[in-house]
Amino acid sequence: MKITDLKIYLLDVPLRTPFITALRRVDQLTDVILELHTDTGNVGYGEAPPTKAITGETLETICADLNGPIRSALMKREIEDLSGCFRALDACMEHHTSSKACADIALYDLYGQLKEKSVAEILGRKREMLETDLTISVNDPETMAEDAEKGIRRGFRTLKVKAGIDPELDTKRLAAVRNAVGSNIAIRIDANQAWTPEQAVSILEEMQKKGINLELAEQPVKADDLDGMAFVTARSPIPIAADESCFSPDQAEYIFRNHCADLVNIKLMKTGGIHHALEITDLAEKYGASCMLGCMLEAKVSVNAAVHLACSRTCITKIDLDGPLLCAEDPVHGGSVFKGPEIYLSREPGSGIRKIDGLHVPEF
Ligand SMILES: C[C@H](N)C(=O)N[C@@H](CCC(=O)O)C(=O)O
Ligand SMILES: [Mg+2]
Repeated sequence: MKITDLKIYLLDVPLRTPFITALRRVDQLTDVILELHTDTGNVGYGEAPPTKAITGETLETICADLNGPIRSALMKREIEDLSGCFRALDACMEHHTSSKACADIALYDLYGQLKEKSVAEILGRKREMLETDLTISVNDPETMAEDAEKGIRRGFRTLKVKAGIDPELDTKRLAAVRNAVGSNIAIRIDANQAWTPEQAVSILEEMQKKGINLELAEQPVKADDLDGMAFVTARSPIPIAADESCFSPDQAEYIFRNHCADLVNIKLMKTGGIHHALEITDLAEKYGASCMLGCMLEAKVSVNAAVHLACSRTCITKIDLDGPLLCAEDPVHGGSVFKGPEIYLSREPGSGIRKIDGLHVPEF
């Protein structure tokens, strides 16, 4: 099975509510979709969201990467030689992790089709069902409490609550959410880099004193402030997860070795795909750490790839794969099935994605 063409499209999906974090606001999801075509007629699907605030990438850069260096690296390559494909992909440019993830996901899809096994089976499937959290955007405390109640009515038992815009309001926000959902719901907080290290410790202590009872706090301080992360981790009353601070296996190893965080949030869009995400899970196993598997604001193609990975590694104990659940529609046919907080893994060969409605060709 040989790669004969790369076709690049955009996918627009309306959101249930605007997605608001300390880093950005998004009113509609628009992602890049890659179709990898082969001489056997098989097609592999990939997806990449433009998360400029985190990876530096835009729709334009992702399309240019796929049309330029990634096309040159992958054209005419044999899918049987999957590691050769990854070497070519890694060597074709520095950084640009979402573009590379998009290609990596499509390559795994094709490799599974070639071997007539699901991606999870190829990776060593350990389970077939996951339970994800649901993200609550930053807003005023009343709106966040209402959104949290709606999430609980949809069956979610874990909420990931965004914080960090006007940090002085954060304790009120989290108290309102806790009050609305009661004590049986797990609450994670994600400040998306908004706090200083001292502020993070004092906010988290205050929240715990008020009985908000958080499960963990994600990325309290700036991504490149690993000393600050270590400062917070050493003093925080709850576990700290590194998200924007952890893209590569090298960064993960530094974080584990120096205890800059208690766990890392792996996202395919930061690692450059499944093949590097696996290196981080190997390191987590070496250091006896656990991982969260997260996503950006993504539709079901790339989140489905993350589901295959999460079902294959037991060190992944926390699931934040709610991208498709934040969307008002699902234009992606096949792949994992999302039912409330439960995600059921596809057993079809490859990733299981069959068709995507509403794709359009980029005009740039
Ligand atoms: C969507 C997911 N639950 C999430 O919150 N992901 C990111 C933010 C991604 C984005 O801005 O697209 C996170 O910080 O964990
Ligand atoms: Mg995060």
